[in-house]
Amino acid sequence: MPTISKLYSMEEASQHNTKEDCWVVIDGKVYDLSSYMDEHPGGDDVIIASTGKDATDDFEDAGHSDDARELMNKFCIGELDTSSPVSGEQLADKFKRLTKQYWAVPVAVVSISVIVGFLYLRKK
Ligand code: HEM
Repeated sequence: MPTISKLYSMEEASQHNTKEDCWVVIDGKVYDLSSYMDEHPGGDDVIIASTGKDATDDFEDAGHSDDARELMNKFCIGELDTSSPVSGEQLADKFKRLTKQYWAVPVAVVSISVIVGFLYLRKK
C-alpha cells in the first residue's frame, strides 16, 4: 500500500531556519533536524546554512556515509510539494545542479564537432 506523506512547500520549510527549529530539504524530502543539531558531526552551522533551499548538493558534497543516509530517515517528516510556485533562486539552484550533473553532454558534442570538422577539412 502506498504511504501518504505530508507535503511542505519550500516557503514553509525555509521558515524553520534556526538551531532549535531546523528543517532541510534533500532530494525532494523534508527533514526536521532540530533534535540532531548538537549531535551532527559536521556541526550545526553547516546545516543552518543549508536551510531555505534545496540542500541536496550541500549534503552530497560533504560525502556522507551510508550510516548517515540510514540515520537521516529518522528525521524525515515529509516531502517537498513540487506543485508550489518555484522562486527564481530555486530555479537557478536546480539549473546549477543539472548542469553540474550533465556537463559531459555539451563537452562531448563540442569535441565530436571539432573532430568531424577537422576530418572534413583534411579530406578537402
Ligand atoms: C539530513 C540529515 C543529516 C544527517 C543524518 C547527517 C549526518 C552526518 C554524519 C553521521 C556525519 C559523520 C560522517 C558520516 O558518517 O558521513 C556527517 C558529517 C558531515 N555532515 Fe552531515 N548530516 C546531515 C545533513 C547535513 C547537511 C545538510 C550538511 C550541509 C552541508 C552536512 C554537512 C556535513 C559535513 C560538512 C560533515 C563532515 C564533518 C567532518 O568530517 O568534519 N550534513 N553528517
